[in-house]
Amino acid sequence: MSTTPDPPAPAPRLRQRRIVGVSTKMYFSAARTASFVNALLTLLAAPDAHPLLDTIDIFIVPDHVALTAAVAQVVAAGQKVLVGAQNCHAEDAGAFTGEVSPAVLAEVGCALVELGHAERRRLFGETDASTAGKAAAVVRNGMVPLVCVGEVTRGGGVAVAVEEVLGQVRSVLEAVPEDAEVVLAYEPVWAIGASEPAPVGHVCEVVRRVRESEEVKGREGATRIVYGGSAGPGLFARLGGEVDGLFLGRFAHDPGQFYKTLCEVAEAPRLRES
Ligand SMILES: O=C[C@H](O)COP(=O)(O)O
Repeated sequence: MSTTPDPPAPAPRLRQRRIVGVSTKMYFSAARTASFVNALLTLLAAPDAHPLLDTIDIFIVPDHVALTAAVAQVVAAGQKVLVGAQNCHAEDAGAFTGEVSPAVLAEVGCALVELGHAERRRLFGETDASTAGKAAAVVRNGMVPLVCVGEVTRGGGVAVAVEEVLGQVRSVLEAVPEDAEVVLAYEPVWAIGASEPAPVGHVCEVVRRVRESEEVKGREGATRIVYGGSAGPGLFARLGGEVDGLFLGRFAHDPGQFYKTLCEVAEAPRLRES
């Protein structure tokens, strides 16, 4: 009879580090962005700041003009807050008047670039293909693409939403290296700029199916999925740990509300993957 002990069961893998951020879209003046960043950094540095905030990634996405000042504020404060851009061009340099180079964004300390937001798709004609090209450029320049995906129409149900979202996800993931880190922001278009977020059950089921999809599951690179669309304080706990964080807009444009949401995400119980 063999005395060889059974190999120990693999330790349950902790879910990825949570990530929470806010976009100011085009709502803020430069002065308001500076004041917002200053207030946030003050809250994060306070002696009574939530001790678990170190366990999450925090980012802010100001407009392009305010971005370098925001980076300077973060660096001066010595805080680990990531600064992102709201868009970029797919080429690093050239005759593209009015566009923003991903190489320059990286040069000035930008850490991630938001791509394919519903407003860019609807108002500026961006497509899955153009978003994919930009994602490749962002990765090539050492930054993380924060790719917005989401179904346009409400009422189609989970299966329809997943199909639409996976098409958007697939084109981006095919354009970046297998080991590239990517953050997907699931933002149902109909829930953006609304009075309340999409129903929790819908969000959880769509995110769960996207996470379990062939496109995402087998990837070598970290692929975090956050929720955005009228998100604010009180939402994350209701999502039951199904998402890796939140991408906020209007309901976090007050630094106190953003900080409150950060604390909620940091202290929510950690689920483990089976
Ligand atoms: O960029 C953020 C999302 O589009 C959500 O914006 P919102 O919370 O103002 O709807």
